[in-house]
Amino acid sequence: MKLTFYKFQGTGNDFVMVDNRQNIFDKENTERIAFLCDRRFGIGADGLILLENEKDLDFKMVYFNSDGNESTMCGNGGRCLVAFAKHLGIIKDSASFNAIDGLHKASIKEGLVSLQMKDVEEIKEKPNAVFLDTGSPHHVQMVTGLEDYQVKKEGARLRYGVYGEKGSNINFVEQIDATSFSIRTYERGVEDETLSCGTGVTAAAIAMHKTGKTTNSEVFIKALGGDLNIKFEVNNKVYSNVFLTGPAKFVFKGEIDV
Ligand SMILES: N[C@@H](CCC[C@H](N)C(=O)O)C(=O)O
Repeated sequence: MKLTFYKFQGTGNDFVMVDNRQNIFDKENTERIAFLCDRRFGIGADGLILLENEKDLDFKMVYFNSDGNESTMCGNGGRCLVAFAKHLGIIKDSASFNAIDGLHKASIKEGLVSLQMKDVEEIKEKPNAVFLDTGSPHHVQMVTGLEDYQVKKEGARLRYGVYGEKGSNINFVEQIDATSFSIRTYERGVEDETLSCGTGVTAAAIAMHKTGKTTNSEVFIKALGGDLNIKFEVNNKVYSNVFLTGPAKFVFKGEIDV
């Protein structure tokens, strides 16, 4: 059988997109999903996303990591899915969709997608890190010398050593100025560093605010694959109206034998 797919990327976090409104895709076939994401034998991507029908909403997002397993929320994937829905003519300039962590609202203008992320209430401050869930679990740690940091080695050590079977995504952050930070992320389920992670960037912005590294409610984050912007409100220690904004681009469309 031939599968029609679309490739999108958001600040270098890349995804295979499949229009699954007709239920054509076998979600149980973990090996096949991993094959489609494989950079040598398949299409190549950090994850695969299905666009599905959802009652009373524009669509539903189903996300799989490149290891073939369904996982928690993907911020860059959500932004790319909004661009994909626009590409397919399902939406115009705004969208409401369901993902594994609930309802998301988004807008798209001139290739920039702004995605509302879930509210964040529980933030664990550790001796040299912060742990929080922005739709996916994130460990955020300040480092110096981020450019030369051993992200894969340290990320894997923390992901398996500290967070056990379930694991966590691991973010290393360095401050640039009062409102900007650089980030590098080790992603669970990819088991490697990716060029950007939307829920990670969101977690880093909130962690930097929570720990007083910035007092701004708009934070600018530089990932290896591009720049993202996070805005939020804080009331009674709850971070709400969290918006992740950045580019999301169509790369190519193709067909593959599955
Ligand atoms: N790249 C994503 C995060 C995807 C989920 C993550 N790998 C996990 O399994 O926790 C993003 O942009 O948020």
